[in-house]
Amino acid sequence: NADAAAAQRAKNPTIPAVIVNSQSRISYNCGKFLGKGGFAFCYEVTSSDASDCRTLACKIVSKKLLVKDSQKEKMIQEIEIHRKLSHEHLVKFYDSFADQENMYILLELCSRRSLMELHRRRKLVTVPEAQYFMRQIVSGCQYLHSNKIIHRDLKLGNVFLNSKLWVKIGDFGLATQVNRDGEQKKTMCGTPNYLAPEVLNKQGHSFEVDVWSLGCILYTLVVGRPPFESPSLKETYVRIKNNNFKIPSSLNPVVAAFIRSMLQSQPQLRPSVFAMPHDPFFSLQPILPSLPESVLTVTPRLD
Ligand SMILES: COc1cc(C(=O)NC2CCN(C)CC2)ccc1Nc1cc2c(cn1)c(C)nn2-c1cc(Cl)cc(CCC(N)=O)c1
Repeated sequence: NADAAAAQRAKNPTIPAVIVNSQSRISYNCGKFLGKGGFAFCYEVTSSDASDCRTLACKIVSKKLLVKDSQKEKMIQEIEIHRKLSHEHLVKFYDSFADQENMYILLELCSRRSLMELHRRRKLVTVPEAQYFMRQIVSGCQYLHSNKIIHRDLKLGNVFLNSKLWVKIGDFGLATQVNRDGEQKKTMCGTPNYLAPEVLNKQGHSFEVDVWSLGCILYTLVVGRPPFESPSLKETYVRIKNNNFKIPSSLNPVVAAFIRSMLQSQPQLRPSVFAMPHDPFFSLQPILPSLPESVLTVTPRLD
């Protein structure tokens, strides 16, 4: 509500109640605090301009935090990559601009938050639900890889859900552009959540790191916890290097085989996002065209 938003803004004095884009001359009323991630705070904003009265998500980064050139470049890289993307399963990029204090990125609002909140609430999802989500995530990744973009930080919290529970992949803060065929990326500043072994071993990495993350996402959705979860980050890294993960024998063998194919240590052995839709996982049963919003809270009877 408004006074909670005002209270939140009071904590961050640099967040104005009205955000003005001096180039387009459109101003936005800053509303509910949605969350924060990295240097960014995210607020719900509504354009006061008659033109587009949509409610958007606005990521706000204080310029005070963008002191090092590397941080500025990262922010600019995120914007440059995201602004040229357009796909039904990617978060829409509307605009970005700056004022004295902050940088602002106007993005598509996903009112049902992300798969992270759904996972926390439900723990496990059913196979039909996993098929529904994976088909849309893979579709978004096919678009990215066709445009030579590696997301590099696919995780439940970056798979946003709109009011119709459609998947919208967001947060291109670690994304990179492959400039020539076969190019292997050597570095990545920032730590992805689902780290692939080739990144850990600094062997050079490419599109296959996204497939690894998709394997971790599917595993987490149907098993209820991440595949390499450990008490410490160090132990997690040892498990990833040793490819040490267990799939419960109770899991449908077709789903288990699909997860194993994506979590292979050797990147070139993993399926491409273009091959994935042909996996038997997607023909276990007809893919649901939509999900009831009850899936956000209770296990559905989907028969
Ligand atoms: C109505 O839409 C939303 C609502 C909420 C929400 O209810 N957050 C509550 C706010 C109050 N606190 C106490 C609990 C969480 C959270 C996210 C929403 N939508 C929403 C949030 C969005 C986006 C689209 N749509 C995009 C794109 N980027 N971000 C984004 C950006 C940052 Cl920096 C941080 C977060 C929070 C992490 C998360 N996964 O929630 C999100």
